[in-house]
Amino acid sequence: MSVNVKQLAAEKAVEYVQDGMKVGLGTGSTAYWAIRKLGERVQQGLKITAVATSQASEDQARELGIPLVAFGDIDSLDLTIDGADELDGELQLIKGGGGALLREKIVAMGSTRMIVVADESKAVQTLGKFPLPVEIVPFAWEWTVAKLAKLGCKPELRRSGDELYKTDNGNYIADCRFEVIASAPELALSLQGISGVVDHGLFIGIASMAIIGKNDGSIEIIEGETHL
Ligand SMILES: O=C(CO)[C@H](O)[C@H](O)COP(=O)(O)O
Repeated sequence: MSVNVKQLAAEKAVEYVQDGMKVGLGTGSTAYWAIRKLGERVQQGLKITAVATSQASEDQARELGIPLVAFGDIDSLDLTIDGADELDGELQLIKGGGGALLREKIVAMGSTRMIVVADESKAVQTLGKFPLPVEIVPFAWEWTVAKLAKLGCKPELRRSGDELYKTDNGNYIADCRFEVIASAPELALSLQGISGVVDHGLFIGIASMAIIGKNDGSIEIIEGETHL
C-alpha cells in the first residue's frame, strides 16, 4: 500500500497541539489531514479553540466538532498548521494555490508558531517554479496586472470555469509565472509597492518549522525560529 505523504506530515504536526491551545487551521489538501486528525483528538477530549483560514476549512472543522472562534475575537494564536505550494531550506514559502493566501497570512502572522506541512515535491532549492499567487482588488485589475508584468513575470488571472475566480474576500488572484525568484524578500517589497495588490503568496520569516512527508515513509523536519 502506498504512503499518503500529505497525511503523514499533517498528522505529525498535530502532535505539537496541546490542551488549551488556540490553533490556526490552514487550507488545502494537506491541511485537510491535519484538521481531520485534530477533529479526532477533539473527540477524544483535547480542548482547543481554532480559527479557520477559509470557508472550506471552517466547514470541515465544524463538521468534526472543533470549536471555532473568529480571529477578531482573540489576540493571538499559539500554533498554525498549514500547507504550502513551495518551500525552500530557509522556510520561505509560496502559498495561495488554494486561493486563501490573505487569511492564511494574517492567521500565520498572528500565531506564535507556524508549522508547514508538505509532501517532498514541494521542497525546492529556489522558489519560483510554482506561479506566485497575488491577490488583487477587482477595481482596475488590468492596470494592476500590467504593473505585475513589469516585475518580470507572466501574470494570468485565475479562473473558475467561465468566471474569474474570486477569493473569500471578493478579490481576484493573478498567478504570476516567474522563471525563478532570485530574492523573495526583494520581490515581496516590489509587490507591496503596487497599489492594487492586497497581498501575495510569499511567506518570508513566518514559518517556524516544516514537516515534510517523503515517499519512502520517512519525515524530514526543518526547524526555524518563532517570529512573535
Ligand atoms: O496555500 C494554500 C491555499 O491557499 C495551500 O496551503 C497550498 O496551496 C498547498 O495546498 P495542498 O496542500 O493542497 O497542496
